[in-house]
Amino acid sequence: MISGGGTGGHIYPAIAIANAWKERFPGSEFLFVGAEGKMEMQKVPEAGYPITGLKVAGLQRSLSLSNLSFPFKLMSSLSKAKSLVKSFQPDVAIGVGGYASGPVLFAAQNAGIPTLLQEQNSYAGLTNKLLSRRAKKICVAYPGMEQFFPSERIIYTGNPVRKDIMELGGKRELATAHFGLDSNKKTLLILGGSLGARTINRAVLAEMKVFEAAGYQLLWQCGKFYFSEMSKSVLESGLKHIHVREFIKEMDLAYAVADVVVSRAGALSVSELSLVGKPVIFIPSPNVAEDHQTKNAMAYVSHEAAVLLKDAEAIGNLKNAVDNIVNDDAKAEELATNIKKLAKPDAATAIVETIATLIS
Ligand SMILES: CC(=O)N[C@H]1[C@@H](OP(=O)(O)OP(=O)(O)OC[C@H]2O[C@@H](n3ccc(=O)[nH]c3=O)[C@H](O)[C@@H]2O)O[C@H](CO)[C@@H](O)[C@@H]1O
Repeated sequence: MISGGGTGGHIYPAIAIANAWKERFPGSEFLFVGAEGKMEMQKVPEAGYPITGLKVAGLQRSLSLSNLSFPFKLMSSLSKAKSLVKSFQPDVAIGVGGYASGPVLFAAQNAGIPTLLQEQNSYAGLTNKLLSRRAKKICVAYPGMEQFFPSERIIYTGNPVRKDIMELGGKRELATAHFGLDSNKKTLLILGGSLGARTINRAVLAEMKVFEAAGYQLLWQCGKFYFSEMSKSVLESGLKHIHVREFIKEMDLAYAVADVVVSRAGALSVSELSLVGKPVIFIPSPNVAEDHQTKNAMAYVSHEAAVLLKDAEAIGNLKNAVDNIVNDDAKAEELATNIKKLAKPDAATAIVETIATLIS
């Protein structure tokens, strides 16, 4: 039983774990548990797994009327989680963070089922800290997580990444055709995390004309909330080499075709980019708990493995940051080599091995 979600950063590691488990133990049965109305309810079935949704909601940090319904939703999701655990009878329950993992792992722990947490970030939220008290293992992606979890149960595996992203060789031509790109142009891949990023979108809007005039083409994932506005702006501009997408399903192809990547620094994006091994400019979101995206990015920037562009400075300075890499082959090569050195390609396998020890 695998639970969690809310954003891609929780969903894709869950899918990567399930895929690696299925490869090692074919014939296993899975049940994903997500939150009704969230992204996992679509992405998990697309990946070929069954999912059930709980009515869960986060508690707003600010005073909000929606908090009044929080205790009722929590009670209802706890009770549904309990009956799902009872009927599915999992051998193990895995929590990947995000709304649903709290009630499901809590119910599994109460039922005496072994639980494992996979924490993607260098910072742990309250739910995972509470769940870690009774979790058998906590698989983490950053060193120093003893400050949040019991040290004797932590395993430093790295984040599990979908296999197709680890196999980019020979995909560039296919990717060029797939996205309708020009094979003679430098390609910038712009990523705003699974939901898109307002500042990054504004930064692209502000400079897309100069990018195109300088001979670049952009493959730009802007997020579903921004898509209609961004695609309209591109259409009205008459620019031919700015390819805006709401969401990219084929991330392996997007990574394969990129010469330089500009990205938010969500934990999974960072882990994937280090496996991809291309020059990256991180623009961390300043709107996340404990500023954890800046910490994610700095773990790389401090090793000369990526460039940092602050969110507050992104608009108006993106082209310059990209030019500094594209016009300096040695710098581009150094960034690509250094980021690859920090990759953890065996994370999914290590997590599967850990789960197997819990079951046996
Ligand atoms: C705003 C916010 O709360 N962000 C958090 C969220 O980020 P977010 O959900 O953006 O997650 P990440 O950057 O960690 O991962 C994004 C995932 O979505 C995939 N993808 C993205 C875009 C796309 O078009 N297609 C696609 O498949 C990526 O390949 C990757 O697997 O969860 C992360 C992991 O807990 C945290 O570190 C982030 O701080």
